[in-house]
Amino acid sequence: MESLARLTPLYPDRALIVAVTGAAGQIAYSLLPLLASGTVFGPQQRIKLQLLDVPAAESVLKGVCCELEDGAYPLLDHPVLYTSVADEAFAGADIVVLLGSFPRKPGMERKDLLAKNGTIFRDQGQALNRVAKADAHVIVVGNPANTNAWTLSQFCTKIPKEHITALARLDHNRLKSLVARKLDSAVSDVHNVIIWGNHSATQYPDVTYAYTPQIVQGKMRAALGGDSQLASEVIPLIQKRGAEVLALRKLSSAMSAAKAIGDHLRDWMFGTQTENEIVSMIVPSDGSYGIDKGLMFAFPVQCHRGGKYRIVSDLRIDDFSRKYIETTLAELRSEREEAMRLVSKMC
Ligand SMILES: NC(=O)c1ccc[n+]([C@@H]2O[C@H](COP(=O)([O-])OP(=O)(O)OC[C@H]3O[C@@H](n4cnc5c(N)ncnc54)[C@H](O)[C@@H]3O)[C@@H](O)[C@H]2O)c1
Repeated sequence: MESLARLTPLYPDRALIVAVTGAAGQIAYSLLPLLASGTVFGPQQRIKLQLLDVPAAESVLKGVCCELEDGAYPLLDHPVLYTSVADEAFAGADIVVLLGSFPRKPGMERKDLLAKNGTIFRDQGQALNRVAKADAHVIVVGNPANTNAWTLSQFCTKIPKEHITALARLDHNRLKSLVARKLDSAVSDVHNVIIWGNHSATQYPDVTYAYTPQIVQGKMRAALGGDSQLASEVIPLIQKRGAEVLALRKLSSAMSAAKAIGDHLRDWMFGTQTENEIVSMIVPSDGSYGIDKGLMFAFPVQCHRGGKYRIVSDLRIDDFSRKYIETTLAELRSEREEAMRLVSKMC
């Protein structure tokens, strides 16, 4: 159960300004009620929403605003701002949630996807530079999330680099829930699973440091059947979970993505639930574990109230884990190289 004391308002005297892009899309449809109801920023924090989508989505976005009005959320300031102009959506924002991105179409090559999104995240980085608060906190969700966040940070120099993050929490939650189901435990009893690397099929879902009241730290890999079972079942299941949901729903994960965004923002702004709790966030590398400085990489982190976090940098990595980390690192380096080439053309 969430401690309400932990959620004392960040700004007792004013509304927290939250900008959301891709606000006419399906994740936003699950996320906006969580923001408006106090589930993310606490039951006393007033919220002002500033929503952005492309001009073609204006009517849908207007409909979403009607529904937000009809929800009669006590914490929500009216009117909800909706626009297709990034500078209007980002003006004075404290929190920026970037859902909008260009989706991969059949037959599209990865470099074309990076190019399309490179332009979007360049433009939005420049808009944030112009109008967002210098201490705004940003989460990138639109895929390819790590590299979009990296591109954004190249053009958004006003906001400190460590305030620009991306979402690994959905993968983290998927792993936590899978461990709980496998051990027949409560989800709340599972601690310190970790996602490393790219939000893609190369990510490394790691249970080495996970524990429950029954399984002490260091015994989890064995409790889940040993390394061969992890390699053949648990790890691929998490790596491919997004594709599984997509195949079943014919739509990508949205409800669980919205829940994960809320978890990421709440832990980031209010602190992780206990001193030793580890969560996974995509943040710029500080060089820990041999990951190139500045690369946007999912790491184990611990957060402290006010939007501070530290990468947990002293975990021992054995050969089994190192192999997976190197694979996802190689993929991210190649994505960043491609993005760098595009960025140098854009400057
Ligand atoms: N990191 C993660 O864990 C994770 C998980 C799930 C989904 N995602 C990604 O999140 C993104 C959003 O997912 P969704 O299901 O809501 O998609 P969606 O297609 O339902 O909605 C995306 C919205 O973004 C808008 N958009 C496109 N370009 C824009 C721009 N330049 N500015 C503002 N809005 C723009 C579209 O018009 C659309 O309304 C996708 O890229 C998806 O792949 C990431």
